[in-house]
Amino acid sequence: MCGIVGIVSSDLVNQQVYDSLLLLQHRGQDSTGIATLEGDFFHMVKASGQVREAYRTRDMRQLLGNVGLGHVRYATKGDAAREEEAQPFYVGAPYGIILVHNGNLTNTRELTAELYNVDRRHLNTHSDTELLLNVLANELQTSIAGLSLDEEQIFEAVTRLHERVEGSYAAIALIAGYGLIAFRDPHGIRPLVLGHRTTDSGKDEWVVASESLVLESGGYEIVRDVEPGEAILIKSDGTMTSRQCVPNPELVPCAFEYIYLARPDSVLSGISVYDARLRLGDVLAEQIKAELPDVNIDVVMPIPDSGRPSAMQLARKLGVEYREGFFKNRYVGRTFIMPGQSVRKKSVRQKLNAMSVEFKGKDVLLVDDSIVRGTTSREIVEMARAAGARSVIFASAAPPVLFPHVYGINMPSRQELIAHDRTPAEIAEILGADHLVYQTVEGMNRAILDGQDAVKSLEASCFTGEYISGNVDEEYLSWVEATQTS
Ligand SMILES: O=P(O)(O)OC[C@H]1O[C@H](OP(=O)(O)OP(=O)(O)O)[C@H](O)[C@@H]1O
Ligand SMILES: NC(=O)CC[C@H](N)C(=O)O
Ligand SMILES: [Mg+2]
Repeated sequence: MCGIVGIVSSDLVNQQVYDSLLLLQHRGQDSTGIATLEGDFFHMVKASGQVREAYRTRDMRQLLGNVGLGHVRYATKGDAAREEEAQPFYVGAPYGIILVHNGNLTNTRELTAELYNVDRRHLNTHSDTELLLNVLANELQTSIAGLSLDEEQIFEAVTRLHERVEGSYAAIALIAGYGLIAFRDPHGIRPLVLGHRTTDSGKDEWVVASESLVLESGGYEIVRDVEPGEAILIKSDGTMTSRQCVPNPELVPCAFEYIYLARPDSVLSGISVYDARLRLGDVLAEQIKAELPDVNIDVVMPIPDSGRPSAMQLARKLGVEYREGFFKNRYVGRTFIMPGQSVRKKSVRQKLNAMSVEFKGKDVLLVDDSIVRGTTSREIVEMARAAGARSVIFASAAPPVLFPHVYGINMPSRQELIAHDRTPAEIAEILGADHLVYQTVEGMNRAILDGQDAVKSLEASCFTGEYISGNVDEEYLSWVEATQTS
């Protein structure tokens, strides 16, 4: 996943975009970029690493204009380390467009060939975002008749983009001389929320962002989620219009947002991430009671940070004491979204430390939100034992991750997934745990979807192997495995 934000303000927008990116940092740590639109001119700054280190005062001073967008990247296509692939991406025609994207396209081979063979467009990187931008630019070019751009032409272009592009995309673009546009793929796999506020002088200001916490923090009213397949157009003067651009949109948001990616204080598609994690803990407690009826548990412990809400609720449901046995170094970021396995492994040790006083002589149940490569859980079980635990039981609030994720999370290969081709007993042995309990897929769906009917089903292909875009088959998965590094 990545984090994206776009703002149409009545005043300078640079600081607001920066502040929003800080709030989205948990969605991507590889690189970041901000672009602003000042009349007909763009300003753009991109850099490797995290938001706090990336921008200098002189960068901020140059980002003039009242319309802007920003991005934090967690690479899923191309190379995390290449600055050329940091977003936003820019094309000079038509008009000048700058775009940011959260998601992952699954027909990149076809698009690359078409853009060269048919549309005669040059691509300078392996990023799927560059493809998305060029499809948008090409379709806009086809739509425009005279010199100026109108809304009808933009809606037509987004409609044709949806016909050409497969996979997941929540995108925001600036068009020179016009303003901001935002659109979401026909399944709404990745999140995008619309917010609005009115200034004291009665002017409209708008924001679109990956997560609702950005809106709340900026004092915006949450208007609604951008609908799957919908395009939202906001002119530089604050006038907004929207249209559904696909005939049969169907909201199928990514389950992993609720399990791990999003911040707990966000609400996505009307579902509170925090509540979903509490309910995952509730349902997991039932599973533990059923699978381990005679196993003693003295204490329940979360794996910080994302395991906390589920562990808390699970402890309550089991009637067992909840203790924090791992201390987290606040200066180390999220390990799962770091590029490269050796960095991830080393960072788990730097990030978490076991406090013996909580472990000595106890039967400990450790709860995490998910087990993907097993990097965290393997280290954690070892630490718990070294700290004196009598036995270690491990529980995952997500089901076993068995298949690659091709919609915006960088787990391209089956071989790296600890659960692939292994039974829970075999996985427990690798982790060094006495017992291992997983959430079921049914339990996950029940927990996340409970109490609402706006979302009927979740994009959960990494647990089920059922991919929503028709072009993801064995041949495609093998190609991704062979070409994408994690
Ligand atoms: O099995 P793995 O491949 O290790 O992946 C899963 C782990 O990675 C994530 O933690 P991360 O450190 O990224 O972030 P967090 O602080 O939000 O828990 C997640 O919460 C699990 O702990
Ligand atoms: N996680 C994402 O949303 C990544 C966006 C895009 N696929 C990239 O690699 O830059
Ligand atoms: Mg974690």
